[in-house]
Amino acid sequence: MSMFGGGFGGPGGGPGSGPVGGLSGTGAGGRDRRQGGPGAFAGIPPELAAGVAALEAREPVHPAPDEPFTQAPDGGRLSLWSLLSGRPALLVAAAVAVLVEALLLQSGPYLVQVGIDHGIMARDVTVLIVAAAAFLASVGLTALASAIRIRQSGRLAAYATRDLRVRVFAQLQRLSLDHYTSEKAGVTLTRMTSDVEALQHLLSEGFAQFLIHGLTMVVVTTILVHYDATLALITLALVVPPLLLLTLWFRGAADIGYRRQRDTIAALFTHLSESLYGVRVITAHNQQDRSVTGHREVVGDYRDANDHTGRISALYGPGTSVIGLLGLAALLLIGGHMVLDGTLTIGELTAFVLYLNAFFQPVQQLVQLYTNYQQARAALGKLRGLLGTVPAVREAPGAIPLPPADGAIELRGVTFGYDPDRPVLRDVSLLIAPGETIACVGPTGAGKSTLAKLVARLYDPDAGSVLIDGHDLRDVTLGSLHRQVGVVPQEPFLFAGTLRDNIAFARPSVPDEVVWAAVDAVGLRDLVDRSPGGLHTVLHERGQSVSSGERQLIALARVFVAEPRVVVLDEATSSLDLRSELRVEAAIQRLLDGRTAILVAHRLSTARRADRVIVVDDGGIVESGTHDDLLTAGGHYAAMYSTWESHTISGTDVAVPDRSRPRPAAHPRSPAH
Ligand SMILES: Nc1ncnc2c1ncn2[C@@H]1O[C@H](COP(=O)(O)OP(=O)(O)OP(=O)(O)O)[C@@H](O)[C@H]1O
Repeated sequence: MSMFGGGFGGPGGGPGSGPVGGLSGTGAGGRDRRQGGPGAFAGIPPELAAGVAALEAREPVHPAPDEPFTQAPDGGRLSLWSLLSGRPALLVAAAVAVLVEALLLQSGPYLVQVGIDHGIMARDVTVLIVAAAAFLASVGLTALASAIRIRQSGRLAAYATRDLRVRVFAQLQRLSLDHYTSEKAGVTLTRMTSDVEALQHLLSEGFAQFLIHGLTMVVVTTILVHYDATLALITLALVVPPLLLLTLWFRGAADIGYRRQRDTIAALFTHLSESLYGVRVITAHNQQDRSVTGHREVVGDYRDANDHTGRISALYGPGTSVIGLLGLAALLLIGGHMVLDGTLTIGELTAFVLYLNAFFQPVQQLVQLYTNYQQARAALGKLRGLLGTVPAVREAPGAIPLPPADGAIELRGVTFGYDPDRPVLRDVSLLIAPGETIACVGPTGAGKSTLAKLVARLYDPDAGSVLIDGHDLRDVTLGSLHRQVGVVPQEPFLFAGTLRDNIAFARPSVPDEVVWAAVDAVGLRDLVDRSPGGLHTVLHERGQSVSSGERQLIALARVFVAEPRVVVLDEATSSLDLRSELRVEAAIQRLLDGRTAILVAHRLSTARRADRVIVVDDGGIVESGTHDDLLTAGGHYAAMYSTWESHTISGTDVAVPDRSRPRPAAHPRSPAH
């Protein structure tokens, strides 16, 4: 099992230098995109460099957020109102524009009525011209109010969702590893994409439209009653009940439909992200066909969900139109009689028809908006859940910074299981002296990486405690701990960015000399000299443009720059050629020099060089001693070593044997220290 799989490795960072989502963007750490300097041009032909520089100079700079990243849980509220009220000036401007737009929209039918009754029927050209001019002016003013409303509500939504995205991203940085093993990446992506977009849609358009249409219905009803109460009541009585029934049906059906859409899009994202991440394995095992079939299935489910909402919308939209048209027919019949009776003017009937039309459009729109509101509300609930998730590993309220550590590590009666009912480690105690290198060996799945993870405080023990220099890790701030405990994961993760960015990840502002010293210490100078942009050569995403051995060396160089007191290193299991292997081993030796280290050793050649070896098995430390002592003792380690040696001599260097191999008779649990 990979110790710190994915992007959670690296030596960690102090406050403000928390891992960012990538090195090429501005990220939560508030990096300035222009910091890239000449590195940004690596690989770009010189004749294009000037153009790129000009483009970069025009790029907007996004400064660090007002509130820097902290480990403190997100205590802020999240509601539609909290999102809207963040920018009161924009809110007021949008609200005024909505009001003006809604009122102006209703002036049209009235002006038509005036034009017909007092202009055309009375043969008064002046009134006709004034009515037409007023109509034109109202159209212009409505367009202006609408433009202001769209602009202001759009800005309001953009700011609110920008703040929300940063807030959610900061929370994702805060959550501990258990969250990422239990929650699928696709689901987390959905939070940041369709959920935030549903909110953005509601804030930018939904609320304004809701107000406009709501106001329109109130104003139109009032006007209709004012024109002729009997006619208004008869028409509305004919139209409103069927409309209400149809609307209630649609609301129920749409709720189900949109829920299906949300679930299927999350499944789609999950499949997509996993397939992209595992594309090499899929290709290597010739499973593209299966992968495409799998994707066709999730896309098919999404299509079915869309189809469902499309079908109900196709019934609802025309259904309301038919009801509206029947209402108009009734109005023409009754209103026509009234015109013939002389109780209603022709202009009033026309205005009535136009107002009734204006009454219908909002109903349809309001139902669509209602579904948008439902989606946004559901999104809000999910985002609230995410923001409210308390990280399993969190900073205690009174946590103190870990003083510069000597590096004495102690595990005191530690019990831990990913599932507390199935402990991986049981009552483990271990003392590691400052500067000592401990190699952790044992069968696959024994709990070696788990033990190392506990020392790096990626998880907290269920019972017992882990201490550095006598400080319980739970009592010190996470930033100060991660600054002093460097982690090299089994599969090093490199970000899209320059070599320098990756090496100086934990301390981006160190001078180049420090980076060069790290490069030399791990023997990477060859690679840097060969690369077109030197230290500023841009690496592909996840370091795909460098070899596996080089990735390991870069990860080691990263820890050199971080200068931790304690190093937790999960040796890579992937085989390297002998030369690369020797380079990595030499780099590890240099890195561990003078530091306390816990080494999850998959090769016994590494274990051999450690000050002490511990054998982890059956949930505990079953042997502990120097390489020579353990060989002499003739227990587990001696058996493993002889198997390893015979394979090495026969030419196949193997990692530690797994549980399926015969093991020596049970060895009494030796005291771990
Ligand atoms: N995130 C996790 N969630 C649930 N179980 C886990 C998780 N990580 C590891 N385990 C389980 O815990 C046990 C110990 O895993 P661990 O990674 O510590 O083993 P290991 O000794 O380092 O193995 P290897 O040599 O293969 O890396 C294994 O049974 C493993 O399946």
